[in-house]
Amino acid sequence: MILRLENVSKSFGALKVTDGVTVTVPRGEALGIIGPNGAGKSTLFNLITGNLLADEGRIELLGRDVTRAPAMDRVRMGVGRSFQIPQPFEGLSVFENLLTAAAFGRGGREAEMVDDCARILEETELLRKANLLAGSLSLLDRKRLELARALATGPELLLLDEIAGGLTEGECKALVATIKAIQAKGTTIIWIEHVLHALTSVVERLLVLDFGRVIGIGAPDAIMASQQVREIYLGLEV
Ligand SMILES: Nc1ncnc2c1ncn2[C@@H]1O[C@H](COP(=O)(O)OP(=O)(O)OP(=O)(O)O)[C@@H](O)[C@H]1O
Repeated sequence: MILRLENVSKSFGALKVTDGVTVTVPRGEALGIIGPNGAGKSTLFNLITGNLLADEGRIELLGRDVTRAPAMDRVRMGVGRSFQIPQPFEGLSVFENLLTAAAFGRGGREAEMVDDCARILEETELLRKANLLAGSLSLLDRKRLELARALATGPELLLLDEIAGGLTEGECKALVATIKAIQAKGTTIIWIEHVLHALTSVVERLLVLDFGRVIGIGAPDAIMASQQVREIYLGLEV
């Protein structure tokens, strides 16, 4: 088990955005999270990363209680994250962006970090673009860089927040192949995504959030066939 959330809740004022969420994520799994806009998906990520602290409940990471641990500790323990809107340092090269993330995430000896960054550029198919300015990249490459920056912190648990949004079908396929390869190397992945065909081609389980509550978790086929999920998430009359 890499991550366990037990009865985790979070409110903003009177609005309960995370409501008694309990889930266990085994090491190596790819778990997808879906739910309508405002269901509390990004907030759940913020609670896992420590960018927000839970009001109630317990969060365990790699067997350690991190419920009150600051974000930096959790990065050092191996939680990496990509953001919905990539915000690289536009005036730095792709490689410099990665080195910055690596230094922030784990620190370590410079030669080692440089080697790691070169390997990650290869994994994310950015090697030939290493010296380009981040601000000059296409949308697909900005997404790849966002992924690479998350990998540069050395995560065992990788959180992806809507990384496939806005891509063409072909670009989406290419990104999915990269994500599959990352999982195949043993990284645990939790992926929030509205592009369902991309998500279901990777994840082993889907978790459905609605009003901050888990309303379903299981194999993607079973979840997508569920009447409750179709009504709530897809807005379908069934
Ligand atoms: N810092 C905050 N302060 C107050 N309200 C917030 C804060 N962050 C999020 N919210 C509210 O909490 C609710 C859940 O937001 P969240 O971003 O977690 O949803 P989401 O499922 O990720 O949505 P989307 O699919 O649109 O990204 C929304 O109503 C949002 O307006």
